[in-house]
Amino acid sequence: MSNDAGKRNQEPLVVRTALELSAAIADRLVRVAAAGGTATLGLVPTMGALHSGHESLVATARAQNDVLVVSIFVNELQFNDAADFERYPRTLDADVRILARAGADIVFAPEPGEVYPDGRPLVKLDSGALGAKFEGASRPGHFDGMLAVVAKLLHLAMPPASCPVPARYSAYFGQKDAQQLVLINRMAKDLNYPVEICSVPIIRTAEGLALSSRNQFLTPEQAEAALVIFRAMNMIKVRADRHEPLFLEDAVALFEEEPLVELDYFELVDPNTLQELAFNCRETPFTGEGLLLVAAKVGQVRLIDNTPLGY
Ligand SMILES: Nc1ncnc2c1ncn2[C@@H]1O[C@H](COP(=O)(O)OP(=O)(O)OP(=O)(O)O)[C@@H](O)[C@H]1O
Ligand SMILES: CC(C)(CO)[C@@H](O)C(=O)[O-]
Ligand code: BAL
Repeated sequence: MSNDAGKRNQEPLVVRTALELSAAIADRLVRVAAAGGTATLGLVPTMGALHSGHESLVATARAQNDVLVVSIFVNELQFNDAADFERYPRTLDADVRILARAGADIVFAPEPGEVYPDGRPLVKLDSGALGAKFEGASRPGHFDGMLAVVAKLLHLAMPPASCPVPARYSAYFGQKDAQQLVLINRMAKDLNYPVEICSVPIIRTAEGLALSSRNQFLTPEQAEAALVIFRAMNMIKVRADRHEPLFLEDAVALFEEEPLVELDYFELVDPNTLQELAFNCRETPFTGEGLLLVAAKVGQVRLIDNTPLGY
């Protein structure tokens, strides 16, 4: 990254088309190169309705790159529930104000026709067996649709081949969406994308609820009840830190005391593959590394969370 990391606290340039995006990126990279050094480009894909979790991604990407692009696109293809898509919060003006403060250079906010010019793609990406479990089991097609748009966004924001500057390209995703992150990493490798996939830790409320754009649909009572997710994960984390047997069913039992929260899964998996760890959690003391994955429904809102064990 060069010393002249670009100007901060300015309105980002909001672009709507792929051509505008490509031209804006080339323009910024050339300006960085003129100031000396190689150039780095960061992309933060989002669906908007930005909160402090997104701001953390943007701050990390800002600190590591000369040129920062944030995309805002509510991708219908990854919604298996039409009502969920319709009510997904859309707050572009407020998002752009947040991104101006956060120092984004370019906001890419395309219309659906720009991303999917011929409607639903004929040529599809398949998220395979991993895409069919956990979130994929409850949201059929979700991960295929997510990969479709991420593949396009990574492609559309790639440093243009015509750009005279060698540029390092990185894209940033939150660890909150752990399964998404594993699938995106795998896709980038499978398709030889020249991009580094970077992950950013989960941001929570002071009480422990992972921030999510859909949290705004929770009533105060539901938000309070949802804290059982954090309590349950912590119960297991404490046992893991002490290398005790985990007794995962004790954590699952906590959910039975919260009628507003319907647990979907509470699973200990390998952090890299998300394969379930096979061991007797009542007898075997926990050693090694694992990732605890949780999903629960609170009213109409599906919440996901996770925490690493053994690090
Ligand atoms: N609490 C959080 N901490 C860190 N990263 C987050 C958090 N919430 C979302 N992200 C990341 O921000 C990026 C954009 O996510 P997205 O726009 O879907 O927001 P979201 O809050 O996850 O919305 P929702 O969960 O309602 O879909 C993703 O990479 C996601 O993992
Ligand atoms: C990566 C993403 C922006 C693709 O639409 C979305 O799945 C999200 O916000 O996590
Ligand atoms: N952050 C996950 C996007 C989705 O729920 O579709």
